[in-house]
Amino acid sequence: MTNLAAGPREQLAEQLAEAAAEALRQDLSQNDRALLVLSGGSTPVPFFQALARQELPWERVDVTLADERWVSETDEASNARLVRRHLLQDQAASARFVSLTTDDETPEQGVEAVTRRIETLSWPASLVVLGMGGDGHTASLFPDSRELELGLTTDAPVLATRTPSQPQARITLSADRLHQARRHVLHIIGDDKRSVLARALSGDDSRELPIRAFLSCPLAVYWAP
Ligand SMILES: O=C1O[C@H](COP(=O)(O)O)[C@@H](O)[C@H](O)[C@H]1O
Repeated sequence: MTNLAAGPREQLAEQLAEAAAEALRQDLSQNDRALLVLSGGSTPVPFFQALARQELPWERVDVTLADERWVSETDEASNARLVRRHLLQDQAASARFVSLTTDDETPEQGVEAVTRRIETLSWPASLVVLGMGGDGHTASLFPDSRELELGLTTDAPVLATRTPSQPQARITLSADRLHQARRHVLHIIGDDKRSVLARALSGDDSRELPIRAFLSCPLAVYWAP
């Protein structure tokens, strides 16, 4: 139940956690396992915490990421670290988490092993929760990525990306693999991101604002000021 004493971002996180848990329950009533694909960054922390409190058969839930920085899991920039700290706690710790990194030096070297690993998951995903940056990127599909075109068009599930505006190399699920999910959510907060979304809705070039590639998934938007 939504806690009305909480701020709008916490209420939004709670509503999204309830919707995500419901999607997983529905799919788990038909299948042995269900898969949840999550984004990192700063936005999803209260959502992860609210989701960890949901009553679910967590041991039948697979969790992976839409994208990851090519850093160790102990690095503060690691999305896996965020998921482990804020979601995989208490009962939710029995979910199976599959990360997108290896010990290889570069994502180009690790991409094959990551592909093999994520192909063991229960696709199609029940739900993909996307985030979005101020530049319209989602997952690690950035407007200035050298591999943006590939990420938007390849039928490979995962690819390495290099982006001049970003300090780390990255690995990301492709648009094709993200599209295949049964449900899609965009989780964003703040007026700046609402304006970026409004811009995205008024055009159709995904190379300019990669979030556009997901606007007709259909995409349920969870936004709070
Ligand atoms: O780099 C990333 O940024 C986006 C948005 O992050 P936020 O900090 O603005 O919430 C995120 O969706 C993506 O997974 C992450 O790697």
